[in-house]
Amino acid sequence: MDANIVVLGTDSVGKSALTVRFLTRRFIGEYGDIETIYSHHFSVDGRELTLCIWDSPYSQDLSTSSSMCEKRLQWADGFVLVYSICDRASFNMVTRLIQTIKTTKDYLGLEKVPIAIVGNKRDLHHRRTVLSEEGRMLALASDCQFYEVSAAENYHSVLMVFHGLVERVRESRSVVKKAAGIKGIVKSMSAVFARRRTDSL
Ligand SMILES: Nc1nc2c(ncn2[C@@H]2O[C@H](COP(=O)(O)OP(=O)(O)OP(=O)(O)O)[C@@H](O)[C@H]2O)c(=O)[nH]1
Repeated sequence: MDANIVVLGTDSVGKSALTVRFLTRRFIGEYGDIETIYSHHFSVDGRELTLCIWDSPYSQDLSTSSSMCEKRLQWADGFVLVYSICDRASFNMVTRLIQTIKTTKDYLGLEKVPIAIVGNKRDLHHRRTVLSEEGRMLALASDCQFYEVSAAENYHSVLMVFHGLVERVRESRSVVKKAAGIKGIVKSMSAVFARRRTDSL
């Protein structure tokens, strides 16, 4: 299975730290401002996967320009929306990004896209300004997954984010396939009945 994942959030919330931690298991501390699409092969439960992860530095346009969002939506099978638990504005931006993604998706007539909301920098809990409950409530209200992680201190929590999202992508693909299958059956049955009706005339 192949899946494309877009990582978004305001500046310095740890988008690159999360991505690099998942890809290399390492936290290197400082990351450049380069827009990158990484490709990563791995296996989960005996299944081979290729993930392409689009990590882009924060841009003001993201929450306002629909063309920025359209480009990513057309490419993405899933989103990781990151905020820092120490930065209220970054959490507010995640709320706005969910709205922009949903509106743009409806406008383009695309299927529902899985989203993981990630509160990063859990190791800095003494500087916390966003409660876990707020993240959890936002996820519940917007039908997203929710995680609190520390890219700096915990590889496993980061792994769970990407594995969880891949699982949701897989599920949403099988729902689309099933719906297409049912549509196909209904179509062929209608064709048979229509033929019978014309035969009997
Ligand atoms: N304490 C702590 N610091 C972190 C964590 N994750 C990232 N950082 C630090 O936060 C800073 C920003 O991390 P980046 O990964 O560059 O953030 P970004 O969201 O990619 O930032 P932009 O590229 O500017 O959009 C760096 O100094 C990281 O070392 C974390 O879990 N805990």
